[in-house]
Amino acid sequence: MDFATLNALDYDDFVNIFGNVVEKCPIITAAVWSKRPFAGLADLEAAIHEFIDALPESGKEGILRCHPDLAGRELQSGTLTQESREEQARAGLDALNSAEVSRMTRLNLDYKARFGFPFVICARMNDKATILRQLSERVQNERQVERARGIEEVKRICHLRLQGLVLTDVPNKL
Ligand SMILES: NC(=O)N[C@H]1NC(=O)NC1=O
Repeated sequence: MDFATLNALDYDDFVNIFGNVVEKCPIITAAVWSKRPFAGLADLEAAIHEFIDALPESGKEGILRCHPDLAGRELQSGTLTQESREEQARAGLDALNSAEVSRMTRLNLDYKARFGFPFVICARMNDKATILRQLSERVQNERQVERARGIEEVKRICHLRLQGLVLTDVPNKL
């Protein structure tokens, strides 16, 4: 999609197409619509970052809490968003054996019990081995370090989702 088209979208279409660049947080997309026109992808991304960075710490934790667990219940029940399903599959998380699922479930639970938000990592930049390693290492961090780390990963996920929507000719949701 070229940026002239993107900048001409009304907010319904804009949110319809870009509403899940941050998982289950269409409010972010709806807010940055007011910042049009965007000069390009980096400019749109910067507007999203500015919104996220201006949130109080509770808001950042809220964004993390909108993310499904990796290899969790929603993957098993087929209720993930399309984006998340594709990302988790890309990292091989839909093909774990039962021992790996148990390990991931245990680590996810420990992480959530410690921080009160789920472990978030850009699945497309990792595989099951690096995800399991990161999960067991990051659970030892301080809460504010981990909150910031989770938000960095949200931005990575968002970057790849935006690229997928803007830089390809895949038919969009219009
Ligand atoms: N928990 C978590 O990291 N979830 C996500 N990561 C990713 O790449 N897609 C997601 O939904």
